[in-house]
Amino acid sequence: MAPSSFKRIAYEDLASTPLAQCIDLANSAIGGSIVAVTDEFFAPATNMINPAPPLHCPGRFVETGAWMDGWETKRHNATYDWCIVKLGFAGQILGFDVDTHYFTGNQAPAASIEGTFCPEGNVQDKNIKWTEILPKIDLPPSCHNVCVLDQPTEVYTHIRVNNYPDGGIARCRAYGVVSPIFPKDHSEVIDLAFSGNGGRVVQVTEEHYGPGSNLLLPGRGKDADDGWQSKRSRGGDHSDYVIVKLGAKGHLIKAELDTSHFKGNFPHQIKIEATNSDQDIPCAKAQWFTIVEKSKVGPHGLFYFDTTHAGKVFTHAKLSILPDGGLKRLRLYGVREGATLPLLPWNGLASPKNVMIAEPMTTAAFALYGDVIETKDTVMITGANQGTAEKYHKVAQINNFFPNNRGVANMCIFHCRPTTELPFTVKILERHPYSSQFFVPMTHGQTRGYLVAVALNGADDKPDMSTLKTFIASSTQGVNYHQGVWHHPMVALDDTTDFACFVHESGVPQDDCNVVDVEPHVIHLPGFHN
Ligand SMILES: NC(=O)N[C@@H](O)C(=O)O
Repeated sequence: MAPSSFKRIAYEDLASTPLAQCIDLANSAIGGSIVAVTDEFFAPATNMINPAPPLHCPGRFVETGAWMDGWETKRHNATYDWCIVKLGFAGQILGFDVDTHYFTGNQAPAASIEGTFCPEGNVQDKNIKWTEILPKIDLPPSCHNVCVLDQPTEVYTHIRVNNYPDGGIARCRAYGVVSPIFPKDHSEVIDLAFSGNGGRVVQVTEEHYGPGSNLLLPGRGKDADDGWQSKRSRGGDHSDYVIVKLGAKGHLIKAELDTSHFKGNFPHQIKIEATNSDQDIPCAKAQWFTIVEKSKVGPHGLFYFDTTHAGKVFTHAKLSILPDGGLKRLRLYGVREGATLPLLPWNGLASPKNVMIAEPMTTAAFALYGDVIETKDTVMITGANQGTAEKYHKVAQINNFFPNNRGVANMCIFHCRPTTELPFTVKILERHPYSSQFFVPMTHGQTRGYLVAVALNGADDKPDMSTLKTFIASSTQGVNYHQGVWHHPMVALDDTTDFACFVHESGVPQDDCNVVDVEPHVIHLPGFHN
């Protein structure tokens, strides 16, 4: 296939091109990843697919040289560098932005981009056929370089970014449309709005703090930065909305609104309408049906609504927020046109009350359950070691309530392998009836943290699951469970982790530790999974 012909445009004009209705298929927020790279001496190739815009930190240096927010290879390459990116979803590409921001004098002077379709197997195999999509273009320093292809490409799963002959590229955006791989079972309920199923935001009234397209991303994101958030509207009967073109025409049966990390700025109300239009953006005369009446949502949680008009077939949905605010995700569950509707109301999702989003661990949030072992929030600090240290006093309350001195101190180490189950499901909890127990990670900050799940004891002497709290403890925090507090056994994240542990034990199993089954709760860990 001949290389695509294209035109270069100013970044400011992108909004008026088809790229505005595309998603960045290479973006790590939708699962894009770096498969292979010839060199990343100064800065890693993963920076190129970071959803956030590049940062400029003049004067910041690392041991290889100036800190750069992009992919930067070492000098004097006699040929050229390349980097293979696995797209988050397979799709057709309509254009690129090869962004060299803040690379001035060390930007890659030129780049080209190829594509291939390799849904399985080794994309580096020598027999893989690569097709040039973007011929070599010159790259001026520190700027966007937006190229709109004259026609969409065929479906690709990977792109190869060629960097001539070496240097830095801040970001590489591959604007395209997803080619969804739908379940073989036509009647399977899927999220028809999901970006991976081809859902796209085609219109939004206001996105001051975060783009509407974030609503359709995988997972629950890491913080309020990866949701859709409009600015404060200040009076009147204002509302903001996004229009989503569904990945396939179909019947909608349930809506899920996720307000995670929006705790004081979630919308007062939401409303959802739907229509059937053959336009990319429904025209002004489109007939909209209200499928979720004006409804309240709340802070930092998941909210589910059975939709009306399930018998109708729709192509677009319109989510309104009144008067304004922020939302993390919108899921619109349904079946594709022609499929058999499931029994309604459909309850195929984990019960919303049993889906939680783990919070960062703080002394205040954890106070009912135990202590956070760290230097901050400590009550008393004194000088120590002839002025060379500070002593943080009583950071944890150590309990030993064994009668007749039966409890013996056990200072031990738990060598924990990381969980492979994310999101994580809490199915059991344990407690130590007569002793506190603390854990302190011995990871020198090499891991990002671990999961802590706790609950208070109920009147039936079992965990009171209404008090279940889940936290992500950082690798510089220890945790101390007070005597009798129900907690999940240690759940290491990222890597194998050694935890120093201190507990009192008598050698009598039922006095040392009680383990009980609990109603399963699905815990989402922002930043640890999509
Ligand atoms: N990152 C960095 O320091 N790069 C420069 O040294 C260079 O252009 O090689």
